[in-house]
Amino acid sequence: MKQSILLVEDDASIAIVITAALEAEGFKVDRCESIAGRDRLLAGGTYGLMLTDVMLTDGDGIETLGRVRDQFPRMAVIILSAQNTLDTAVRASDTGAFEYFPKPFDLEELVRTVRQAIGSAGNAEQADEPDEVAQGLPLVGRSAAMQAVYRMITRVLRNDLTVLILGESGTGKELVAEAIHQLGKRASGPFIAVNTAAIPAELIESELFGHEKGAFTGAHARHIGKFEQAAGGTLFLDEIGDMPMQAQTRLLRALQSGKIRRVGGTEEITLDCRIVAATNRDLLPMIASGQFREDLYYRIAVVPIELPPLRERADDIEALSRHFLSRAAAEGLPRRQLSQAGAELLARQPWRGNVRELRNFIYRLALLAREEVIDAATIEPLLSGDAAQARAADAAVAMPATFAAALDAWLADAAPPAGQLYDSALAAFERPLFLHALSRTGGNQLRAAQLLGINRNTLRKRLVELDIHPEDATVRA
Ligand SMILES: Nc1ncnc2c1ncn2[C@@H]1O[C@H](COP(=O)(O)OP(=O)(O)OP(=O)(O)O)[C@@H](O)[C@H]1O
Repeated sequence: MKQSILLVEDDASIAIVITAALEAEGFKVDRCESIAGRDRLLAGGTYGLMLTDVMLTDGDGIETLGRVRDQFPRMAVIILSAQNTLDTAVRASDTGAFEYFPKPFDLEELVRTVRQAIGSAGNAEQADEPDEVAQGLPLVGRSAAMQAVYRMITRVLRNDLTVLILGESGTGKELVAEAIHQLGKRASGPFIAVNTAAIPAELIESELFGHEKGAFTGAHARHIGKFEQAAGGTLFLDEIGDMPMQAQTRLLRALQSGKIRRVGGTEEITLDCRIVAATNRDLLPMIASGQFREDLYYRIAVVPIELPPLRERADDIEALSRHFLSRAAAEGLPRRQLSQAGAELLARQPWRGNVRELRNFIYRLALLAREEVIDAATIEPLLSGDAAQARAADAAVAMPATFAAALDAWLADAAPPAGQLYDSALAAFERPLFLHALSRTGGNQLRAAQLLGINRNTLRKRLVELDIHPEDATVRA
């Protein structure tokens, strides 16, 4: 007897294509366009599988799916969606749907999946009900590349498999790690992030595994390491490619045995955390040259998730830019829109620093643009390398708009060299402050010093060092 499939799809052209493909495979296909139609057909027929769109003529197909699954627990469900967000992917997986297909999809792959799903329907273990209703995370982007990432994320939410996130700096690896944590079954536990590259080699073992009092000189008290801190939650090991060899060996041993011992301790502590690791390094050549342990690689790369560089998903740049503009506004920067030409110009840039660079650039734009709708003409000059200096100065002048955000944008942009961070930041901060004081006092240094509450000679000295001329300040005012 022919297996029956219920297709709930309000887009006639998609429905025709899917129906033809499935009928060619020998399935019988019944179609409807709405939730009401679906419920009617389900009540009167026996379906081995339902393929359903999300946005239907009378509502959201996912919202009512729980009820359908309760009534027909043996029917496989595949969700098709044009809402290609992580939120939809997660909501789909929370319903226990067999698969989630973002549109546009590959028809052959869909047919293959239908065959598998029908094969497994009925004897498939019922998916657990989600502990919590998954909330959408701020992972923006609907490009095919990001959808592949979302699908991988949904596959690891109900298990504790070790995930290795790969991608250039600034592609969103930490955000993906957080998404895995927050949407997964360990969400109520802690999310502990460790940047293994930032910890001195001699401290890394103590940081990860903890130490007992007196384990080494300076170990005045027992220290609980990150593995223990992450108990019940997720341990995010960032920059794992930069981990020293000795620590790699200890990490491997811990992962293999599922147990750790604090440095200088004898007690064995059982691991109780999901491990998510990330690196922007290409680990395979590092394995070949002996810098990274091959056995550790296979331990952590159980589920690799690759985040492509932003230039390979230019489709996402507009959505990301608009997202960051509204985030900037929420953080107190002027509310700005982006013109279509502006969005197109941004989408053509290489963004070597990936999403992080785009984010910082957008914050700077929000800070500096004078017009409500930012156009290509405003963006263009800010893109050129020569303008970096001017941008930093401008950003500093505009700093009082929102200190934290402005400082962030300025730091990313001016990138002061290590060791000069404090002096550079102070100079950038003092300049607009002194200019303001001087303009308020008509260039009178004594009164400006009084207004600022600093010594007159200190002010004079700093004005010389910063090359600020009091008479310029009055012109500005
Ligand atoms: N898809 C995205 N949607 C929204 N924001 C994003 C996205 N990807 C990255 N971001 C933002 O870009 C910035 C950089 O992301 P993140 O720190 O996760 O990158 P990373 O790959 O871990 O970088 P690194 O390798 O340098 O540690 C963060 O502010 C993050 O919130």
